Order: sequence, then structure tokens, then C-alpha cells
Amino acid sequence: MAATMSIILRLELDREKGSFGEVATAVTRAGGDIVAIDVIKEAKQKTTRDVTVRVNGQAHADEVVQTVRDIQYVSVVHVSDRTFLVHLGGKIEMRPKVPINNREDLSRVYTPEVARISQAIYENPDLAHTLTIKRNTVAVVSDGSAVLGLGNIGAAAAMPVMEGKAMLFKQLGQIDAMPVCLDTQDTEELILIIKAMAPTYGGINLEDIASPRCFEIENRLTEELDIPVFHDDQHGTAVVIMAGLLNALKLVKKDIKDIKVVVCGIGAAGIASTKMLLNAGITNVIGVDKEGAITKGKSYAHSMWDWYAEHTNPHQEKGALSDVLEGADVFIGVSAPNILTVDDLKKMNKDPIVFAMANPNPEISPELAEPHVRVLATGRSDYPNQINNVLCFPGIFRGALDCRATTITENMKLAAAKAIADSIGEDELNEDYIIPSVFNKEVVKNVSAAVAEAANKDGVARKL
Ligand SMILES: NC(=O)c1ccc[n+]([C@@H]2O[C@H](COP(=O)([O-])OP(=O)(O)OC[C@H]3O[C@@H](n4cnc5c(N)ncnc54)[C@H](O)[C@@H]3O)[C@@H](O)[C@H]2O)c1
Ligand SMILES: O=C(O)C[C@H](O)C(=O)O
Ligand SMILES: [Mg+2]
Repeated sequence: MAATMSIILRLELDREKGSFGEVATAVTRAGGDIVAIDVIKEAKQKTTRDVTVRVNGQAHADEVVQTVRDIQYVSVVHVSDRTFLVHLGGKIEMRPKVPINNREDLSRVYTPEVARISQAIYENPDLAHTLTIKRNTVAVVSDGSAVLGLGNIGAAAAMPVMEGKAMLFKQLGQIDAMPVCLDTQDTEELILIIKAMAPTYGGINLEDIASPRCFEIENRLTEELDIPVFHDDQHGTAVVIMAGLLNALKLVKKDIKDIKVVVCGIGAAGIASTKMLLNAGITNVIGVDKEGAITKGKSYAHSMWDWYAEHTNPHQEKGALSDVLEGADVFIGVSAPNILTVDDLKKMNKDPIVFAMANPNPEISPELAEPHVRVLATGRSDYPNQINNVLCFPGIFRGALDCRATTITENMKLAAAKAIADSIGEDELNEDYIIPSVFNKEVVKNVSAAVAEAANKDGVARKL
């Protein structure tokens, strides 16, 4: 399944011999959807126009462009991709909060007077929360080792994703977030660097760091730092899955204690989600990775899978994904694209709930899955029920920063999940609406309040 995208074709038409009608017909015939036309220049002989066309992926874009190139008296000056245009020069910037117009301003925000502020913080380190950006700034840290579903593409290539997360932190949570992509994938080095940069930040959002390394990094940083450290792909995902599942179960009227859940992809997101499902009282969870179902008695390459085998799969079901899906009520995919088939879905119990969340392309295309499931969710914004950790991280950090939490506890996560689920009223709930929209303004408000309250109860809030 290809993602829809928009391209802009700059065309030069011979006004006498060519016609724009011909272009429109050709584009439409090739399956492109013209969404805008802008006149750039009108001359006697020639007219220059920008035509914005929605297409289904790069191959389709090439086909549409070729069709237009084939028209006589029309030349394609250049083709631009709107997504690339929006990324020119990056997506965020830093801006001062006060102007520096004269010497007095200068000496106040900078030397010599700034020295008094530094001295004050030196004498009372707690003042860093009041007198620096620390109070409202989060680092979005990645080593580029598990970027979306793209894999290990490195620090530089991870930047657009981290910039995107920073935008969302700001827009949804009014939090200033700094993308920090580090050019090392060494666990100890990452811990050392993140610890060393912690004084600047009020929280650390770890992002797209591959498992199993991510577990050690998060655990050690949580132990050694006094600010919240949150691996978004683990816990943000788990929280949103939990929220979606709570609501989906209301629809199919199944009790959380009776359901069979298959989790596919036992990495960062899969393990954290499983822990949350178990905490919520689900007993029959089966994990499947590339080698099939995780069962006791096998020796696994990483220790988390040994833990997983101990705590899941109570009936020791063996085999491939399609084997263990027999009679499952819920499929949760946080693995890889296109690994689930329609035949697999047919093996599931009545009213199947399918969360196919690999990004950017889910475990099964929604078009294929839809006729065979009761509730379908993906990680994408172009289908209903977007289960994406963006529903969690702005609110959870907003709540944690507001109460100056030292850490993020299990109760804070569960409170976040319930707050997300409860953002949809019982009367609004339906198969295409189990999870609120990213743009639902209530979500961050509800999540942050619930998280701060849970932090207070757990005694990890420094500000009541
Ligand atoms: N929608 C969301 O909010 C959201 C959040 C986090 C992750 N994700 C997506 O979930 C996927 C995993 O993310 P992660 O951070 O956990 O990565 P990860 O690398 O930690 O884990 C992925 C796991 O999937 C397994 N896997 C790969 N191919 C498989 C296959 N064919 N069958 C079974 N298992 C397979 C890998 O072996 C690995 O254990 C990515 O596609 C990511 O984009 C989505
Ligand atoms: O970035 C996203 O859209 C979700 C998640 O963090 C992922 O890595 O896929
Ligand atoms: Mg991620």
C-alpha cells in the first residue's frame, strides 16, 4: 500500500497550440487528482502554471508526470514534492522571548548581568527550574537505530522524525522540545551523553532506539537522573494501545479478563504493550516475533524474551503467527509491513479487533482487512482510528513537567491511557471512533491532569 502524496508540476503551455484542458484530462486519466492550479506567469505566447496533484506514491507520481510530458506543446519545467518543500531548512526554529535592542537589554540578558543568574543557580541548583528553559524543555533523543519501521537509518536520517515530534510537543503540549540525534549506537556512550546533557532539560523523550538496547538505556537513565525519562516507542505506544483496547472492548462487549491477544513484534513497543496488557488483567497474551510464538523452554538471544516467555502464553501455543491467531480476539501488530493475511484474520474469534500499527505501512493494508474485522486501527493519520503515540507523549510530559515529576510511574501511564479512552463519550463510541483524534483539544488537557494527579498519589511530584 502506497501513501498518498502531493506533487506540484510547473508547466509551460503554448497558449495558442496547447490547452490546459488536455493536461487536466491526461492527469485525471492517469488517476491523479488535481487539487490546485496556480497561475505563475502569463505571457503572450506562454503561460506558466503550477498544478498540484494528489497521487498514490512515487511510482504513480512518475506515471502522472510522464503522461503530462507526453502532451505536445506542454513542457514540464520541474516537479516538486510538497512533503520535501515543507522540510526545506527543517521544520522548527528557536526564537528569543525578549528583544535585544540596546546596550541595556544586552547587559541584562547577557554579560554582565546574566552572571548574577548563573551565580544564583550555582548557589541553589533548584533555581534552574525557574530561571532557565529547563522547566518547559524536553530533549527528543534518538540514535537512529529503529526509526519508524524504516530500521537502522542513522542519526542524520532520524532528524526529520524528531523534528516532527518536537513540533507536536509544542503544538499539542506547549512544550519546547529539542531534537537531539546522536551519532553513536553504543549503549554506554548513549547513557553517558544523555546523562551529561540532562541539566538543560526537564525531561528526556527517548525515540526510535532499537530493542533490546533501549531497555538498558531507559532503565539506567531512570535510575540515575531526577527528571522523567520516557521511551516513547515503548510506553507511549503501550498507553495508546491500552486506550484503544479499552474502548474497542466496550464495543464488542468482551471482558478484558477473557480475551486472547496476539502481539506481533516483540521489540520496544511489543514488550511495553504486553506489560501494560498484563497489568490491566489480560492473562492470555501470546507474543510472536520472526521465529514464531515465544514459548518457555527455548533459549533466546536477548533476556527480555526470556522474561516474555515466563510471563505470557499460558497454554504454551507454538508455531507461526497464523497458527497462534486461531481463536484470538485481538491482534496487535508492532512489527513490519504486510505480514498479516486475510486468511489469518479469518482464523480469529468473532468480532476481531486488529491494531496494525507498523509505520509507515501497517501489518495488513486497511483495504484488505476492513471487511474481515470488527474494529481496525493503524498508526496512520489517513485512516480512521489512528493509534499513535502522539496521543500520549505531549500530555504525559505536560503533566510530568507541570508537577515536576522525578519519573513516570506505571500509575501515571495507566491514568494517561484511561484519560485518552475517556476522551470519547460512550454515545460517540463506534467502530471507526475508538480513539480520539490527535486534534482533539481535550486529550492533552485530560491526560496531563490525570498524569499529574497520579504523580502526586505516587509521591513523585515535586510541585503539588
Ligand atoms: N503506531 C505507533 O504509535 C507506533 C509506535 C511505536 C512503534 N510503531 C511501529 O511498530 C514497529 C516496531 O517498532 P519498535 O520501536 O518496537 O521496533 P523494534 O525494532 O524494537 O521491534 C520490532 C520487532 O518486530 C520484529 N519483527 C520484524 N519483522 C517481523 C515479522 N515479520 N514478524 C514478526 N516480528 C517481526 C523484530 O524482530 C523486532 O523484535 C515499527 O514499524 C514502528 O513504526 C508504531
Ligand atoms: O513516529 C510515529 O509516528 C510513531 C512511532 O513513534 C514510530 O516510531 O513509529
Ligand atoms: Mg517512534
